[in-house]
Amino acid sequence: MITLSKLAKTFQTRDGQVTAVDHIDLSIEKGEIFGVIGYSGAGKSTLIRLLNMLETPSSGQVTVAGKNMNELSGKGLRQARQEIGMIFQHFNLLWSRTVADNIAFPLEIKGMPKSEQKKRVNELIKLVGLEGRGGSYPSQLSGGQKQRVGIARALANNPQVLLCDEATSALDPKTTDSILDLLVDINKKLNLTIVLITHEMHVIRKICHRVAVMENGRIAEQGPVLDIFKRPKEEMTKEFVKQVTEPEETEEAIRHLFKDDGIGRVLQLTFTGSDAKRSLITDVVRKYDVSVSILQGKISQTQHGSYGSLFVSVTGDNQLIDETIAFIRSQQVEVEVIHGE
Ligand SMILES: Nc1ncnc2c1ncn2[C@@H]1O[C@H](COP(=O)(O)OP(=O)(O)OP(=O)(O)O)[C@@H](O)[C@H]1O
Repeated sequence: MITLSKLAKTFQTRDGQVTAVDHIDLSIEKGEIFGVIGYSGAGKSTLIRLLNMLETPSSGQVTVAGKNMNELSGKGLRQARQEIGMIFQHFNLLWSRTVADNIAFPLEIKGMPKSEQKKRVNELIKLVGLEGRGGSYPSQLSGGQKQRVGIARALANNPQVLLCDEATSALDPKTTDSILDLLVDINKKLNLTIVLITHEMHVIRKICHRVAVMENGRIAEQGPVLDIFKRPKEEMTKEFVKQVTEPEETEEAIRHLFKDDGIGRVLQLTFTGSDAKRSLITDVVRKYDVSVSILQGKISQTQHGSYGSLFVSVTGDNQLIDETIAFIRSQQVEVEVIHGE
């Protein structure tokens, strides 16, 4: 659905050139929810704005729904953009228009007759769960409701692609989850391709099928979400994964808990859903003469199954602990020693 080829964007500033997007190659499939995560300044906003030509590329190519976006201008570009809806962090609604009139705005521009507009607006209001609020003004809505208006407006022209620019960053965690659930629902109902940018791994974990980690205008790492959680390769990816598994907090808690005693080696075991059903810990203590204490465990759901993180402390003979770790690894469970030799 979307192909980027050697895509680059350089800005001229008073302080010299800034390369926001640095020769990115990327392919996004139809019906996929694709997330791009990165810290502030990584180039995410520029990248997403290049997809609908809100930014003009310095070099490289953007193809969306079979159209080479670089070659279009005027009417051709306007038509191609109808295949691409976009939602924003601060909603970008028209404050003097009602909810229904905000949603109707792109239909008006397209020249759709009033009666058809009304019908379509009612369908969209239902789709995003805003029944009964069509006559309200944006200022009378909660943040989550405002974003629902943004989503309805973005979908008015039946686009094939929805771009989400930090769409939940201004919302509280509960509202964030309800908007993310809505995006998954729409993705399934309409087979809509969704590209989102975020700095929150929670968003990636909850709704994305694949993720790209962006740093200094480049993609540092990409892959299916479950694989990235299980086996992050780059340091930056590990940092983002930690946002969800919270080992820093765990480490601190463990240090307090075992202040005076020998703590042994603390391991973080990471496994995917199917591995979780096995009796791994039982197997370990039957096989090796070591003690295992469970410190913390968590299972998280992704769009392609669950993955778990378990923190255990293992005490006993050093050689036996080494063998225990090798055994756990042989069971397709990732092991990171987070404390002890
Ligand atoms: N219009 C512009 N003119 C000059 N430099 C720009 C412009 N837009 C972005 N940049 C620069 O490009 C780099 C990437 O910015 P961008 O906004 O794409 O990153 P980001 O990952 O989206 O960060 P944030 O989440 O903070 O917006 C930054 O160094 C930024 O200063």
